[in-house]
Amino acid sequence: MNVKKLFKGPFIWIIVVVVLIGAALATLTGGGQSKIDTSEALTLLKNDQVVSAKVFGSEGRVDMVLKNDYTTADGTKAGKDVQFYFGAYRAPTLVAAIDNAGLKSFDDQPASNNFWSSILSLLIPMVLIGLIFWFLFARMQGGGSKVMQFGKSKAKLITKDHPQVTFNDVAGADEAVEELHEIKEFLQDPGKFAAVGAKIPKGVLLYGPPGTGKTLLARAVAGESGVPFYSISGSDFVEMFVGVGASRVRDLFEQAKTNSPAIIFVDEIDAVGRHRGAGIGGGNDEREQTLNQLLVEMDGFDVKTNVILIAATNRPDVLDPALLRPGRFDRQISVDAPDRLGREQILKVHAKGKPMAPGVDLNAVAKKTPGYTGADLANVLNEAALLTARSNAQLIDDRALDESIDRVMAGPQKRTRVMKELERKITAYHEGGHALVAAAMHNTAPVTKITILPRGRALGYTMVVPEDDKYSVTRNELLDNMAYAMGGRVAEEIVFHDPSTGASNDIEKATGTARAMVTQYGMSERVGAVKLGTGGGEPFLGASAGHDRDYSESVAAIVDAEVRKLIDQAHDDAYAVLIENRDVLDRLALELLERETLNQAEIAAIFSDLRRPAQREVWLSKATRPVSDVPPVITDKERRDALAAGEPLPDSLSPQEQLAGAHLQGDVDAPGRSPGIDLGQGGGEQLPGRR
Ligand SMILES: Nc1ncnc2c1ncn2[C@@H]1O[C@H](COP(=O)(O)OP(=O)(O)OP(=O)(O)O)[C@@H](O)[C@H]1O
Ligand SMILES: [Zn+2]
Repeated sequence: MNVKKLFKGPFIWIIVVVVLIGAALATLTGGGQSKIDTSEALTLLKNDQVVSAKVFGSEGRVDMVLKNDYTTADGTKAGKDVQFYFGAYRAPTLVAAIDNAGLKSFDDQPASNNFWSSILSLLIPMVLIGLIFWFLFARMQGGGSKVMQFGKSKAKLITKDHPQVTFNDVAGADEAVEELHEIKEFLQDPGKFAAVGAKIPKGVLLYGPPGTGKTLLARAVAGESGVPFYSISGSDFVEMFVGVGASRVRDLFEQAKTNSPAIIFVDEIDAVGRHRGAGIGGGNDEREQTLNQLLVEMDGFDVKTNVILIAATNRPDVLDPALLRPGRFDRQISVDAPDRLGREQILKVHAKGKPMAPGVDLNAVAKKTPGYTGADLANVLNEAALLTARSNAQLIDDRALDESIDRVMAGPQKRTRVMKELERKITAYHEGGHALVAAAMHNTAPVTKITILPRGRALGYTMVVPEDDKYSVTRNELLDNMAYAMGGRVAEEIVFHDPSTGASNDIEKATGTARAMVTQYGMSERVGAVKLGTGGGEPFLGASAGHDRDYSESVAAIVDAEVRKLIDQAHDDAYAVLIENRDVLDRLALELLERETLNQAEIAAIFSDLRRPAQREVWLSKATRPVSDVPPVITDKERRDALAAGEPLPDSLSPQEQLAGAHLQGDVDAPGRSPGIDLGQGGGEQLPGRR
């Protein structure tokens, strides 16, 4: 049990109760014994173990102990220096009598003689704490849900309600809404799906920055399908009492199942769902138990359960992979900050019931608020309404809106997210450069999405998605992808003559690819098909990490030169495309600045008159030849001429022979793979989602 936990939840109440009871007991037992300096006025009534005394005629029981081993006999008057200690019981009349007599009393504790009563005063609170723990645990094991009525109220932990919000209340998140439609249909009529044996996702993970409407979306699913909505926050699970997290999960699912169809919503799932063993100090048993219980419950779902678990997080990266496995949160929906159109729609939703001055243009507000989330925008309108009311005006006008935009922007966490105008422009050209090169090259996957909205640490991104899963990549594909990677940087050079640091990641990737082409894939002319260096199995990313050189300085120099040549080529390829299509690039950047996100169809429209470079020439592998001994390639014509002249064939291979030779030497037992390319796992992953 950690200290933090002690001060949260019901524990604090236990402490309060114990202290109160302790205090009450202390008063009763007369815990603060006074010792009394007696005089002749006091008469002892019993010998040795004195149990009662008489002071000026007032009699009362006193647990008296005599100092200095002074023994008295029955009825003997005590000497002046005798001190008496009141023990467990203090007779009021006696005390009053002592006071009246003007006898002195001291507040210090008796040295040793009150041993038993001091033990007792320690023991009582401890026994009480023990009792309370026992009581709580007993209740917990039984009916879990009742436990939390103690201290933190149950209502705060698990809430159940029937949300009235619908998808109409969620704006600018069309993709997410679309994905959730299926869940809604299932919850509305589970029987229909069960009848055809359809497998419905058990868990849906909504991930994205705070305030983008994840909770709202989950509630809307419940509202749309008219099912109860159970919600709890992951951090509540974790803050709870030891051993409660797991039983809480059990209880939550129990409740939902008895009221199914239902939705369980777990906000901040990362609090429980963090990678196991990744906690500070080597893991948190309590959290892990809770997570395990969650997994157990999810695995226990069957076709008839009719409960959908929706979870939200803004840290999908820290989640335990076990949570994301098929059959758990296998549906993952990204909920991003809205683009300009989305912001306008959100503003419209929240402008309902707020009278706007004529001429107020929400589109203009949307334009001024790049990077604002739904929550920010709701806040902007609310602030504007507050300002308006405060100034006794009836209609919300532009001035109020502008002021509230500034206020919300100044909110602590938001300032950094709102991009400056120049930065936006650079990002638009950078992403535009990527997209344009990708579209122009012949061996790149189609561009499906471009955005200049910040996402994670990226200022924007361009997404290309290959049509099929790819297990191998050809040399031309690698070259084109390198050109695509360089496209962002080159666009910055062309347009601003002053490249930014934003391309560092692209350069790193392109360099990694080039190095891998030279040292692993056998794709450079001067080096040939030799694996150079240890480690560096990382496909595409090259041998940068853990790469130990096992070749000579002179070969290293060749490798560096070859890598540089490939990078230069990628740069030049991108440059040629962008210069050739400068007008398209400008148009694309303008559209991006205006709309922030472009989808596949919009991109295709802009690229309709793209001028594309010629196909790459056939590259001839000198695969099997040693580095120093690469014979000149002879052309078919030279070959034919030699044959016709009856000369012996030159010591070289024809292009066809070379290709055939390379093929035979290729990775024969890995069908579908290109010869000589060892891609390792995850080979296709670099293509989509590159920034
Ligand atoms: N897309 C949206 N459309 C309309 N309103 C929105 C939208 N996104 C957010 N809001 C407003 O912002 C409020 C907060 O959003 P919500 O709590 O759903 O965000 P969240 O993503 O769950 O955030 P967190 O990660 O902080 O929990 C909502 O109640 C709603 O008023
Ligand atoms: Zn880039």
